[in-house]
Amino acid sequence: MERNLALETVRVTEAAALASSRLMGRGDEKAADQAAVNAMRDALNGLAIDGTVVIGEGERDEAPMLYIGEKVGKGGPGIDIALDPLEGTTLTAKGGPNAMCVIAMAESGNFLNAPDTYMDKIAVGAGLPEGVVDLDETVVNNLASLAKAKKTDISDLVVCIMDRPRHEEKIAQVRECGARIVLIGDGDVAGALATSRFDSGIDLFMGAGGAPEGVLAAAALRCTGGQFQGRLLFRNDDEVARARRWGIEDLDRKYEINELAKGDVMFVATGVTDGSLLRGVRRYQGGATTQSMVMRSKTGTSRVVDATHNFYRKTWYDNLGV
Ligand SMILES: O=P(O)(O)OC[C@H]1O[C@](O)(COP(=O)(O)O)[C@@H](O)[C@@H]1O
Repeated sequence: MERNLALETVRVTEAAALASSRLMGRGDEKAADQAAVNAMRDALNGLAIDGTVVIGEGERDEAPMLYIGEKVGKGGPGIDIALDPLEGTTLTAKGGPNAMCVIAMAESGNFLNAPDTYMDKIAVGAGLPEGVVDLDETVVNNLASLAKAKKTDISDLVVCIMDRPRHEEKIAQVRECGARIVLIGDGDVAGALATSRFDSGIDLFMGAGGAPEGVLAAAALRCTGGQFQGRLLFRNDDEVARARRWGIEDLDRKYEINELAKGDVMFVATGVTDGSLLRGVRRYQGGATTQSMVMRSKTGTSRVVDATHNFYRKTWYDNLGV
């Protein structure tokens, strides 16, 4: 993959963030998502790649744009793309924290073709012994092992979990062990990635969220050197059939990070609303500022890109709905 590609791709997530930011707090999730999708697709088609969306807005019959299998780009190397045009549609509609526009890229065949089901996930940041936590371990064992590795007490640890009824038992177990918790309303890519940020205050992420978001989080943690495991969860026969359509035979398989996102992976995200990882879009007359992160697994380089956009000069932005 071209090393410049990640830096080119930041234009794509910037465009999506600028477009959806117009709808922040407007209470319309669908419109915010659609704005991000339109802008992301247009901008993706300007990249010199022969891109295929492998994690996208859904299957072709349910997603008119950026559907799984859609070809994007104006020609170039064959690249698989995992994307979430707006990770946190509800967050954006409510003006809540951590909404962002996300893309990961790898050479063809390197992302798990995750169906649109749930995934049980566990993640920690870089610099810890391999296997320090494990999806199949109990909450108490994982916390004890992590505390030991970090040379701290369990009561010092902070666990990020999505605030959902399905996590009641997990939350109770964490509390019983004496660890602290940050409950998030949405946006578990940011939740998992926060484990890799020293200043985020998050030591461990666990719980079930979207499987496509699991692949995106794995791609991000491949870049940071963090650890991630996931297992698909199925609620009904239709979801099982979906998984089988994507060639998934072993439904109970625990996926290691390298099985979710392998090879040379790039991860790019632009903040829509303010969050622990990125500042959200600031709009003013004739322009806006954005903040993005650009990371690559091969080199481990992580960049923060602060951009000022001049809408008077970038007149093509009009067509993107920015
Ligand atoms: O809301 P649910 O059904 O618990 O799903 C959890 C998933 O939804 C999200 O919170 C937000 O997803 P959207 O980007 O589709 O709004 C994800 O981060 C998470 O993986």
